[in-house]
Amino acid sequence: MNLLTETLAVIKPVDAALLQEAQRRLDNKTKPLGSLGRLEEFARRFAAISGSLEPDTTKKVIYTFAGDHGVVEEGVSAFPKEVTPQMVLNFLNGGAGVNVLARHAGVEVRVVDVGVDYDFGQAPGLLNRKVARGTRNFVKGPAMTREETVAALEVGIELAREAKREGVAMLGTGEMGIGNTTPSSAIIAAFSGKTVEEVTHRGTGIGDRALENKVQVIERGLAVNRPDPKDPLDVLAKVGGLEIAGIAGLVLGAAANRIPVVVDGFISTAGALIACELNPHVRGYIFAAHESVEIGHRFMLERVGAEPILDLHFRLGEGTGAALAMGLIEAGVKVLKEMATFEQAGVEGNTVR
Ligand SMILES: Cc1cc2ncn([C@H]3O[C@H](COP(=O)(O)O)[C@@H](O)[C@H]3O)c2cc1C
Ligand SMILES: O=C(O)c1cccnc1
Repeated sequence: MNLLTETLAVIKPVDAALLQEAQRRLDNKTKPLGSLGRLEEFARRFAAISGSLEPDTTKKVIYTFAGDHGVVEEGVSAFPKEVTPQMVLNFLNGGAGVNVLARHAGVEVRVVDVGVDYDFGQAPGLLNRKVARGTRNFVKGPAMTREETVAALEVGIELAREAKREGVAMLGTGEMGIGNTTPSSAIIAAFSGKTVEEVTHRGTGIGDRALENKVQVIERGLAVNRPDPKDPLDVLAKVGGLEIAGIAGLVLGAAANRIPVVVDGFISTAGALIACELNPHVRGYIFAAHESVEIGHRFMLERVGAEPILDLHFRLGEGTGAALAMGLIEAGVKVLKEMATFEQAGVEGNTVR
């Protein structure tokens, strides 16, 4: 059995008894029932996922997966593909958006080269897990082979497994790959049956004519490849990407190892969607960081069954939303762990039940 099959087989639904017990404890805290709203959901779910009513939240890590896309030659992005390796070096220097926000939130960022079309040599700090030097242009045939797809998924699974051994309490996803909103829109179109126009947006900021072209490119890619929505690996291989596969693997690995995973924006959610299509129990382990400006995002979130935590009009990716959402999830867990109960504080409880 390979690592992917093995991982899919061990993912269980989140423990319902622990969810209930965590909520019971929250209900005894010195506050009206439910008054901390979604923080209570975060606390309850975090506890049940990690298997502890007093979960540790110290070590928080975002994995930012980088990969290139053959479809960029069709003019789907406002930026050239050279920006992918340039931004990888920026991440390693600590100068990108995700670095700043992660530092702010007390989160570590790890950068994974799963498919950049550039030779980084021995770049210090870079996790070299290169499966291929970018995908192929999906307008001309499948973006990846099935073997490449599984290899990239297993990169993510392996990283989640190592994170568990290290004692990482919370995982986050991020990505960098010029052109990657195009495969992300193709993925949600393939599963949802929405028209390509309904799920395709401006990515890095393309204008109206380029957006029309992007829609046509995705329509052609879907027509040429005919991905089978009942076979998530087929969709991922034909119109997906290496970093999207890495993210899908990290999400699967998180679920298999009972680590809460915070999914960033549009591209990350495409990866999470693949993971959920491969095993529906994965849904219970996911926190959706924020709602992206990309118009297809809400259809992805609906399909994953996740309610985004933040709405900051973000459209950057990298893990920026995940970094900020982690702080709120941790706040929820602290309520569960640190707030006094009515009994402890000598406060009278609700008299009208
Ligand atoms: C400087 C720069 C930094 C970024 N960081 C994330 N992205 C984001 O934009 C890209 C997706 O948009 P599209 O599909 O339109 O190319 C991805 O790399 C994503 O991570 C960036 C894009 C740029 C230009
Ligand atoms: O929501 C995202 O993750 C996103 C949107 C546009 C461009 N890059 C990332």
